[in-house]
Amino acid sequence: MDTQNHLRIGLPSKGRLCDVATDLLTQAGLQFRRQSRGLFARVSGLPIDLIFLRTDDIPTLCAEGAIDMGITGSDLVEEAGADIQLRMKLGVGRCRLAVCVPDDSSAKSASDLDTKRIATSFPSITERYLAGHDAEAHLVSLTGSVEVMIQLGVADAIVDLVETGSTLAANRLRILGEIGSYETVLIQNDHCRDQVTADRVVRRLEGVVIARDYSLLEYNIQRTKLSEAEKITPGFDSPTINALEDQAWCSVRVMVKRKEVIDAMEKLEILGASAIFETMLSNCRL
Ligand SMILES: Nc1ncnc2c1ncn2[C@@H]1O[C@H](COP(=O)(O)OP(=O)(O)OP(=O)(O)O)[C@@H](O)[C@H]1O
Ligand SMILES: O=P(O)(O)OC[C@H]1O[C@H](OP(=O)(O)OP(=O)(O)O)[C@H](O)[C@@H]1O
Ligand SMILES: [Mg+2]
Repeated sequence: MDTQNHLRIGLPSKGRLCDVATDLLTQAGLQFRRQSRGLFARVSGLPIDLIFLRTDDIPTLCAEGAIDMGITGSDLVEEAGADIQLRMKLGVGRCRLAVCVPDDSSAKSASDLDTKRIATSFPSITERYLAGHDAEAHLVSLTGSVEVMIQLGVADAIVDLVETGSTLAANRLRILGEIGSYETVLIQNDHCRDQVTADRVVRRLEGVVIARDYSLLEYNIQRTKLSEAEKITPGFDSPTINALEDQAWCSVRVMVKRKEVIDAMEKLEILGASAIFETMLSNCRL
């Protein structure tokens, strides 16, 4: 089989995004077997090859054309300054990049960091951010464990990712300024080997990402209360209404954001709805 024209997708070979990416593709129906420590896998039944790479190399390798698409962090795309298209936000791996100082630091804003030392894995973003705050600092570029660098005497401040804030708290640091919000993304370059297959991958992943975010809610409601009910559950496009034997009532099927389902069920029950069911979705096409 000629595989020269196969679409190449770069996936994180290890780390927190490795399972995230593998789960998403599997749920989207891409079947593959990665051998232990293998850096390459073929997708069965589709002209796609998966290449397992370092998460932070994926933006550059995509821009260079070594891979056509990739799953990585949008923070790493920005840091690499890679000339690629953002095809999709994947709804996972949400985090912020922040400049942080010791809890007891007297610094009030980023401009107070002028002439200081800053440890970070994001030197380009940091430099741009400081320039926007009229500050110039000595940057210490590292690949991890950045939060410990102040204690080690390497830096006066750090720029690193924050999710829950527990690493900052454990190291007695506080946020001085937020630089940006990021998440896991699907990227693509402009000279893709197989655009038709790339678009197919995007559609499949959209089905999974939307399904993860929404539930299907079904309930019965009196017709006179339908417009009130529709205000509670407006739906993705609009709800599907079906007649019931009792003509005063109808049944409603509607997509509801998963995190709003409980609240919506409560409100519908108060309105007089009955037989309210939530169904989790694993995939959809809208
Ligand atoms: N605490 C976090 N919460 C959510 N997303 C994160 C967090 N830390 C990192 N990320 C996202 O995951 C991407 C990969 O993280 P990172 O480069 O730190 O790899 P890792 O999986 O933690 O492995 P390692 O740090 O051991 O190299 C980041 O670029 C960012 O988009
Ligand atoms: O706000 P939190 O929920 O504590 O998450 C933030 C931490 O997570 C990441 O570290 P990671 O676990 O990847 O370790 P690393 O420093 O070795 O990259 C990031 O670099 C922060 O250190
Ligand atoms: Mg990390």
